[in-house]
Amino acid sequence: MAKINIDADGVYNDLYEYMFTNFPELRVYFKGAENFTAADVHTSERFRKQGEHILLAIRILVNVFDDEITLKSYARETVNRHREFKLDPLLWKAFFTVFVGYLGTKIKLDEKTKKAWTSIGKVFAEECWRYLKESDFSIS
Ligand code: HEM
Repeated sequence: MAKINIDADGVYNDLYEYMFTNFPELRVYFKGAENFTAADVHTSERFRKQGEHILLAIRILVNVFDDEITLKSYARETVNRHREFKLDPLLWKAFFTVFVGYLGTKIKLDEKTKKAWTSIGKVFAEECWRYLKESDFSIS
């Protein structure tokens, strides 16, 4: 697998600044921040912490990618942690489009690296969907 660099030079708000600017429809899931602009995110302690949480989660995904049992287990854990937010299940895959878009603003991504991200997103999302079905949560 291509080496994946996801270091974001210690600034953690900017993933959500990118997300809220380019995919504003996703703000609906972030209670109290439904109308946040990138400028609001920039000065937000909540999104600094949340940025750190999610970048750590993604680093874990990358690092366990070759360990299928752990990767799938982590996908299920992520689904469980998001249950209360009632995410559209398609977002489990779409997230990686958001993330690769963000990453492209930080580092130059070659085709091999983009493909590697697509593979991670596919395995991750397919396990999320399988688990959602198995645990009888709605998936359309
Ligand atoms: C577009 C897809 C996603 C949406 C809309 C979403 C939404 C959310 C929301 C609303 C929260 C609560 C934070 C807050 O309101 O301040 C949250 C927390 C979190 N999300 Fe996501 N999420 C998405 C994808 C992911 C993915 C793919 C991962 C992991 C790889 C992830 C990892 C986390 C983590 C680690 C937290 C911190 C809370 C916890 O660990 O339980 N999220 N997410």
